[in-house]
Amino acid sequence: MGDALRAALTAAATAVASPAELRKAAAAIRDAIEPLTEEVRSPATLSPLDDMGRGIRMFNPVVGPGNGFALPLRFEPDGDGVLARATLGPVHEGPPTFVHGGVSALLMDQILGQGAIVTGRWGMTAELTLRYRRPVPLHTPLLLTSRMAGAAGRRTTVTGAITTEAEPEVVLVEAMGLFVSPSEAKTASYFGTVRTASGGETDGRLGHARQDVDAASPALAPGPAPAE
Ligand SMILES: CCCCCCCC(=O)SCCNC(=O)CCNC(=O)[C@H](O)C(C)(C)COP(=O)(O)OP(=O)(O)OC[C@H]1O[C@@H](n2cnc3c(N)ncnc32)[C@H](O)[C@@H]1OP(=O)(O)O
Repeated sequence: MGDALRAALTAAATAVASPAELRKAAAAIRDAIEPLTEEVRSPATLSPLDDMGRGIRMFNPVVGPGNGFALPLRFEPDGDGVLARATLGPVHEGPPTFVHGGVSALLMDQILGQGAIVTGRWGMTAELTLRYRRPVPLHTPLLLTSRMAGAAGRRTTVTGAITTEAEPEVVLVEAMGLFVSPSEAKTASYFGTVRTASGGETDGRLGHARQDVDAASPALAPGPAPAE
């Protein structure tokens, strides 16, 4: 379904079609999703395809295979850090032919967070700083990298960059993220009501153990069982 949604978004952004053709496609899309809206999960109930302990978030906008906006990004170990390869298209466009700056921030937030997770740490983004040195081209294989730069108490600092695969020495975007593991009180107030699809409790942490580096990427993890 995620693949179909991605194809639909790309088609919508690139189609050279008449208003009548667009209206026909829109009606078909509405018809297709109508049965899916009859019974939906509550906001505090995870999808049955999610597995927080293994870092699997099926509808995350960066790594979720089921989210039509997500590439989805897939992480690979990179020394003591993490890397991801991505080629962005018209759905992620900001200035014509270049990636939207907010999309770069979105991707870097996720991969910086992952850079903390692979060291066995976890936190919510408390600060995200980006320096846009050169525009990031669309339709071009990119490398996104991150690595923990420091840790103190509940704080983890992670740095990273976006480059092209062809010229990895030329930094297009550099990023720094501060991830703070919430206090127990905050964790309870944020995630205390969240339940798994089967009614189990979850504390909001994502794939927090170092050995979860593979599992934290849906691409590298054994796929979740299809929903009945
Ligand atoms: C693969 C997974 C990747 C995930 C990537 C995506 C991650 C996200 O999108 S998370 C969502 C966006 N972020 C948020 O919503 C977070 C909102 N902020 C908060 O909820 C809180 O401020 C939170 C949880 C960060 C910290 O709250 P709390 O637990 O009360 O921390 P608090 O006691 O105030 O501070 C703990 C330490 O962090 C420091 N700190 C907290 N916030 C900041 C900040 N913004 N800047 C600098 N330092 C900070 C404090 O100074 C303190 O330091 P020390 O221990 O040395 O005294």
